[in-house]
Amino acid sequence: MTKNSSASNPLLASVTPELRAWIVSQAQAGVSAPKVLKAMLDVGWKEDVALAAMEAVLTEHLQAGAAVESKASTVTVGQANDAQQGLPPAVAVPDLALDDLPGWLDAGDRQVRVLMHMRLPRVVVLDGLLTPQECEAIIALARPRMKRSLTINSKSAEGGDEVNDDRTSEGMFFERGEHPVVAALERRIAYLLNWPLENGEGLQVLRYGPGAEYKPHYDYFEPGLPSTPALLRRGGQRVGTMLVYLNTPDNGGGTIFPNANLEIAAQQGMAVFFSYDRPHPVSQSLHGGSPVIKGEKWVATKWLREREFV
Ligand SMILES: O=C(O)CCC(=O)C(=O)O
Ligand SMILES: [Fe+2]
Repeated sequence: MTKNSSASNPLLASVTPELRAWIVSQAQAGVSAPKVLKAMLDVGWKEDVALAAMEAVLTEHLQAGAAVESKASTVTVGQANDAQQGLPPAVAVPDLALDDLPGWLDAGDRQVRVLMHMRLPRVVVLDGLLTPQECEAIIALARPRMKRSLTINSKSAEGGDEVNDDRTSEGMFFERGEHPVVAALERRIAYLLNWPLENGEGLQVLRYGPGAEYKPHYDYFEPGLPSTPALLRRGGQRVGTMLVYLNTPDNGGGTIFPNANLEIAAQQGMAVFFSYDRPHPVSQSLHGGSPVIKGEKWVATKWLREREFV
């Protein structure tokens, strides 16, 4: 953004005080400029006018001295606001092609159904990502390899894993492309999200028995923890997660997003995608696996990195 719009910018006259306040509050909450723009387009603004209005409002806000002093010429308005609030910068994230609200999405070799999507947190629920037979095949491959799930020991610079009471499931990891059914799932995820297959970690499979749960957590690596630099060297931050339910528990075992008061019921073949453009709670991506009450729950997790996962 440049400094050439000023408080006398005629465009500002077309922006209601409510919209002005909303644009400023979005920037202050760390919402990225493309997301603010998208929200304006959704309510009927034309792109060029919306962009110019956003720039005029934010430039005026900065020039009024409310946010930062004269740094606006060297950093963008969004970055200035982020830095002021101690927010890490927003990065590109995988996403689905939902702009024209399709009922179905092409996953390359099959169609999946879009059941639900929300913007903040970014959560999309899909049906039919795997067939029941593929789910059963993945469970059968994983079952003999299940071990008590570990979480990252955040105090260790090596990022070693440890047993944690917040995570009472059992789990295992496949290598990327280890088996045709795993490779097919990985291709579908990469296709749907338009995100390189190589940026995916190996598929994790979890099993929860009755009472087992995964308490609410963030999937990104928390900046500043001793374990984080070593984890980031393997492909940058995690920026998105695709959870695929491999069976249907009798009771309980849904995936919860406490900030959105949202619980998604686990159903075989269904998937939940969520993304987080900053490793920060403003992503609202806090989530967990709620306790299984009856039956068991099998779920596969694909974590997506910024770059190739090595
Ligand atoms: O089991 C679930 O529903 C959530 C799993 C999860 O959050 C994870 O694997 O990171
Ligand atoms: Fe998670």
